[in-house]
Amino acid sequence: MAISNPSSALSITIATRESRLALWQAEHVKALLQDLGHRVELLGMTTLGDQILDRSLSKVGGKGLFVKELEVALDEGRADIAVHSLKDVPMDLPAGFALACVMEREDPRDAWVSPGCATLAELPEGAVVGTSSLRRLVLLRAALDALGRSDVRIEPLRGNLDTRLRKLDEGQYHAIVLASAGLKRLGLGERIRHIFEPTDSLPAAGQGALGIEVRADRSDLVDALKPLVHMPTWLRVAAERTVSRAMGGSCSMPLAAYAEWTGGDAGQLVLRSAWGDPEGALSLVQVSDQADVQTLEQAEALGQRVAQALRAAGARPPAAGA
Ligand SMILES: NCc1[nH]cc(CCC(=O)O)c1CC(=O)O
Repeated sequence: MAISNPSSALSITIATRESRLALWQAEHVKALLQDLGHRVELLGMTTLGDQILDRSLSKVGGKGLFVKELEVALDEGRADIAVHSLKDVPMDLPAGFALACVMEREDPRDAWVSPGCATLAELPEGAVVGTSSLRRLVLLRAALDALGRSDVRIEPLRGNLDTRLRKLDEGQYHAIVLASAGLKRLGLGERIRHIFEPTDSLPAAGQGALGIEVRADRSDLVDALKPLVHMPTWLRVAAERTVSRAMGGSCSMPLAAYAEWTGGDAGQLVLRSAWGDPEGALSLVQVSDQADVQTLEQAEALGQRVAQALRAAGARPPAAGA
């Protein structure tokens, strides 16, 4: 797949976090760009998000925690591109930065990992389930309520993938719920006992997709990254991320947004979204809509409509400053 015109080969430095998952993702992009004839190296960095992983992230400060330091490296010219889990990337990038590429999505679904229980229904009386997101918390709570399992406790679970699995293995939880994509990328897919269908645990906006960020003035990089773009994924995540932005867009919000094509990678785009009250006082709000989508603008329009429907059904963005 080497490029036909060697003079357009670039030297590209990838800024990346140093968690095992982030490094896997950066190495993956590096290999693809090398196949295209570019020279590629990695610049590993620690972000604020990595430093506070063991505290409650949702209390500390929302999206962007994992991307800021990488953007500084791009801005200062120490790196050329940053590879991100799109789920962690704010919809509105700071001025001067652009999303140059969205790659083909890995499995977007949530995974159930448990040494002892194959499903929710097998949890023993008073069991503890760990999860790191308010979205998973409200969806799990709804699923447990439907099973009449008010005895099961859902507890916060922090840390990178290895830390979370260790806490499970130490017996702090009977089961944990986390993204399939991360487990599969790290070769930990055999730990998955059950994969939730989107109808049971609707994924977060962008889950399972990788995005590549550049400085907005680097059209050379936008061109170089074109072969890595997967437009069917980009349209899906654009619709999802629009819902998230329209609802106030922080990871401290219990919001799911997930889009799927009705016919494989084309046709109508069906966008489903769910919002739950973390205090459990209001019942789960679930809406969906669909449209013929061919452009990012059409995807965003669908996202706007779904966000309006969510609000009309009682979902509300987090209070300012909360
Ligand atoms: N919030 C952290 C995060 N960001 C991306 C992934 C998984 C990989 C992906 O969604 O692409 C995870 C771990 C998780 O939610 O369990």
